[in-house]
Amino acid sequence: MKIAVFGAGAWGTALAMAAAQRHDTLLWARDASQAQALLAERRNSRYLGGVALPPTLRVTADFSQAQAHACQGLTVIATPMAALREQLARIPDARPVLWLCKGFEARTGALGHEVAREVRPSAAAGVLSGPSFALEVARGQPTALVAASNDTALVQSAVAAFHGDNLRVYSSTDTVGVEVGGAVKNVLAIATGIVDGLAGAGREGAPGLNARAALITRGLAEMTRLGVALGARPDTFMGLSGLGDLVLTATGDLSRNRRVGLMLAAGRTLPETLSELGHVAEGVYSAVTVRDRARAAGVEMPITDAVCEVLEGRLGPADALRLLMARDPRPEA
Ligand SMILES: NC(=O)c1ccc[n+]([C@@H]2O[C@H](COP(=O)([O-])OP(=O)(O)OC[C@H]3O[C@@H](n4cnc5c(N)ncnc54)[C@H](O)[C@@H]3O)[C@@H](O)[C@H]2O)c1
Ligand SMILES: O=P(O)(O)OC[C@H](O)CO
Repeated sequence: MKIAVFGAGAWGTALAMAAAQRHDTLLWARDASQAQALLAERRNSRYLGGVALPPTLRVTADFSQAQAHACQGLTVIATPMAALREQLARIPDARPVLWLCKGFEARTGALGHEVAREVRPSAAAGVLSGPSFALEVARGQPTALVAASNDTALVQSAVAAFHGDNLRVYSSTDTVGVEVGGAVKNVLAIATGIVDGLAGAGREGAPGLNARAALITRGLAEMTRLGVALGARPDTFMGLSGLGDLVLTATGDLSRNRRVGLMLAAGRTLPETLSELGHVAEGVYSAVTVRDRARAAGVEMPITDAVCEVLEGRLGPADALRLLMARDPRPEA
């Protein structure tokens, strides 16, 4: 099978490495200098440290070459959400496309499948999501993902492309649920990072592990409410792209979104945090959109609201937590 992966950041490179074990895989990097460095060093040192690229993985900065490579195979977009629309518009209409981005488009509030429906209304489209730190996948550590689309052939291609010894790919037809899970968990990981950062401060009454467990559980309830209001199936949120990715991102220090929360709790401003991070943290750009879509759908999302208040500088991390704790009692379900 021929596979072209567009975007040579952490995740695009890691999945291209996995696919190249069994398929003719070409990784497209936007910058010629980055492609040259990948070819010369045979590793993606900026995003994946010293992990070696498999000898079979090919790399190019030539977009037409990558397009031609994918013309009878699988096209995979591995950019941040902000670049999905632009990349989709460059791909011929008849070609099925799978993307890896997790988020809502900041300008329009659209999920990936909504952007795809606008840009390429008649083409097969789908998403690959689930709990997956790129570094672990690049190192060949066991990981499970889920491919979602209403196009069965595209889901089968995604499974054939990536399912292997240490990478399991499940399938789903609930694209809305899978995308809402992947987007909202990033915002919730910022929240748990904030709480764990406040815990680290060690003051009397500072939050501990109980608070983190409460945030994850109530965060899952928020995510599910929004997803169901947007047309998802509730059981999807108990799966890899919901609970699975929420647990990973909210608790794993490899998460960039969690690290944003930790740094904000340590007193850094958002611009300082983002410049120190040096990588995309989608939750920062999706939080306001999640809030706005929830409001439009009449869904209450207090944790997301609190994260927005902190990101927009209206509340400090400790005040945001106090506000959440001060909410009126209510039934759990
Ligand atoms: N890193 C992970 O562990 C991981 C895992 C699962 C999903 N994701 C998701 O995958 C997406 C990409 O994340 P990442 O970790 O690879 O990000 P990254 O910051 O490591 O890399 C992003 C890459 O996209 C490229 N890019 C940015 N704008 C572009 C544009 N307009 N056109 C073409 N290329 C562009 C950058 O040059 C860079 O190579 C995000 O939505 C993220 O949430 C990441
Ligand atoms: O580093 P993060 O926070 O973008 O999370 C990476 C992946 O989405 C985890 O599944």
